[in-house]
Amino acid sequence: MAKPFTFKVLATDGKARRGVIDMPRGEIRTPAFMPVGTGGTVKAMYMDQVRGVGADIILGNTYHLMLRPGAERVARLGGLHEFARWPHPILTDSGGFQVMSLSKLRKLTEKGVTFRSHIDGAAYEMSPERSIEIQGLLDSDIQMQLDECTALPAELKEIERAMELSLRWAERCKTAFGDQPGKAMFGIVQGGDNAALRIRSAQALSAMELKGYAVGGLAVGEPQAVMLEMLDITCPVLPHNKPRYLMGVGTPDDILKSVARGIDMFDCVMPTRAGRHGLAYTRRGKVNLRNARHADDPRPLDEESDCPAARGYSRAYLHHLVRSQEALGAMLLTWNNLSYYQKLMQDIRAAIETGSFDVRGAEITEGWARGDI
Ligand SMILES: CNc1nc2cc3nc(NC)[nH]c3cc2c(=O)[nH]1
Repeated sequence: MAKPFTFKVLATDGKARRGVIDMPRGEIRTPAFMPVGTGGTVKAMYMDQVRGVGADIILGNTYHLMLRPGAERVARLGGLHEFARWPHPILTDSGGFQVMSLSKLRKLTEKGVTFRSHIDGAAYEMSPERSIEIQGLLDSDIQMQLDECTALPAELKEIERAMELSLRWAERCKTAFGDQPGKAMFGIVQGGDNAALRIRSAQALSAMELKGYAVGGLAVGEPQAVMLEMLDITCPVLPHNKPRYLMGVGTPDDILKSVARGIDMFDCVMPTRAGRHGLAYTRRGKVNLRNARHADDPRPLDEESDCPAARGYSRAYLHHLVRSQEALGAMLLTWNNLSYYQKLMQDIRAAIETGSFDVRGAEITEGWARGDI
């Protein structure tokens, strides 16, 4: 009998929670940051390095993997963990968000979404049942429901329609997922920037007694204050003893402020995407290595970091690699950035354990703002 999926809150500091998710493929220390491994790879990284910077779990994108190499092919090859050589937990999104943001000619009905691939124009249909089937073929540990994320700003009745459709799809995903002891299916709270709709969505999903809850429909262009207000409204309605995952977030500042409101899990393309564009995240803010001012700077990014990419190379060399569009530039900066994000999460977890999250959070923010970079 596979070890069941369990979540324990080990310590709290205000609304911030230090917890741990235990699954057959390993444990996830929360608050956790999930590096995004879109097409079965965390771009420009070896999976050993991803593990080395302290990641307990990575995110895989259903939309990309179903188009290429195909979910059935990944299943034939032993599943995503075997395929990508990542033996630890994987969370897969359900594909809906990327269908709406990447595919062409898409049509959304009660049944699901139909769309054409942005790669070769082939036609696909994604129903709640098919999304769960695909995530099962990938052997995903934490599977997301198919939902409809409304871009903001939006008309209230549009937000309500999408929120209610997402609830019906949550029921269908729960049925399709069935009972898989070592795995989990998370619901996704929608409701845009409307308090009443957020509460209705969170209450209805809580009644489904799922293993975890994502807060969706945010980080879609709304001001940070609106995102945080929706967390203030949504988190208290969700069960205390289940993980809460804020999708697509965010900057270090977003993460600090969201942990303070009760969020346990994050994913964001920023550290990896920024690394490929010459941007380094450090304890003292961002460093744009494209900038000519680094051309003669012999200093490393951060001599106190335990990441070789941050400690072992001059800014002059990194500037040269970025300007020359050398692959090593993207590799070293992605390594540095993921290391910074995991160190941030490690500091957050430690601060909650010692009841010093607010002080530590202020120090991190102040260091970030100091910008003596
Ligand atoms: C898979 N479903 C799903 N993914 C999302 C991914 C997001 N990524 C962002 N900002 C980068 N917001 C998001 C919202 C959702 C959302 O509401 N639903």
